Amino acid sequence: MTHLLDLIDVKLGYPQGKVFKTIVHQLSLQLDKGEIGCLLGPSGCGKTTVLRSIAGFEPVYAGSIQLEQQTIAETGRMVPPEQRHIGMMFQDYALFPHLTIEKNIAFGLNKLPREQAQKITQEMLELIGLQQSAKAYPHELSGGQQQRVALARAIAPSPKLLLLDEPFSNLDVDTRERLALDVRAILKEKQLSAILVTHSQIEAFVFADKIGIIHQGKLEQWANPQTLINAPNNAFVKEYIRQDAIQAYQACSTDKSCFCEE
Ligand SMILES: Nc1ncnc2c1ncn2[C@@H]1O[C@H](COP(=O)(O)OP(=O)(O)OP(=O)(O)O)[C@@H](O)[C@H]1O
Repeated sequence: MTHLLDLIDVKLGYPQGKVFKTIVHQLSLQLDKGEIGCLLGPSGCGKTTVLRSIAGFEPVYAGSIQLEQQTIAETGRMVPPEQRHIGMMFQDYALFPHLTIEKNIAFGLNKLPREQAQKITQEMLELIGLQQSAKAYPHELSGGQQQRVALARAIAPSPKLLLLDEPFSNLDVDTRERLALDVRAILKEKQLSAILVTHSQIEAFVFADKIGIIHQGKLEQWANPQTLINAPNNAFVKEYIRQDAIQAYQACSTDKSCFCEE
């Protein structure tokens, strides 16, 4: 079986003066096309560093990263971020304040013929339900609406993979829950693969098809939520998964339109 994304024994870290600080050890995981993965773990465990290495902002010091069977990172070699066809969505929206919503969405489509770019922008506006706001500026929208625009901008160029770095954490609880479900539905509709980094176990368990639990730079388990609940690899995973996340998963596993109180 070939995977969309393959991380093979990846080692990540940061040079600090004359020493090298290893942050992530021998991390391996695979994501199939259309799957949504999530990296979960205590603060400082290395989630964002993994996401940044997939995006191409951090080098790998051992192992390799493959996207559609092409090596995009290995020791001493990095395909630049702009050549990876990977979309990103951050918690701070990162929209261009001086551009209208439609221009923000069209930003990554500048290499396409104008008519095609306009058609895709229109489709994206419909997908996120903001057709009426095409000519508005980011500051005129709510946080949740701005994050929808950030999603549209990230997926407009049809990336091979979307990376989401705590995209809901700046929003209030109600908006966060609704938006997380909407984003999941949009990703599934478009058959887009994604990896989410989050602090919220509930978000992870209702959003993701596969969850990776990282602890002190080690991937303790990479599995679907049901397997994590029924067959945790070790005591850390078993104790780490909270009851409310299990309940949210069980309540939502048949009906993804439900999102339970955190
Ligand atoms: N540029 C850097 N230089 C040196 N160390 C760094 C750098 N960026 C992150 N680190 C360290 O790497 C470790 C992992 O950081 P990372 O941001 O990947 O963790 P995280 O799991 O995403 O944390 P959080 O959940 O708090 O966002 C931390 O100890 C952090 O201090």
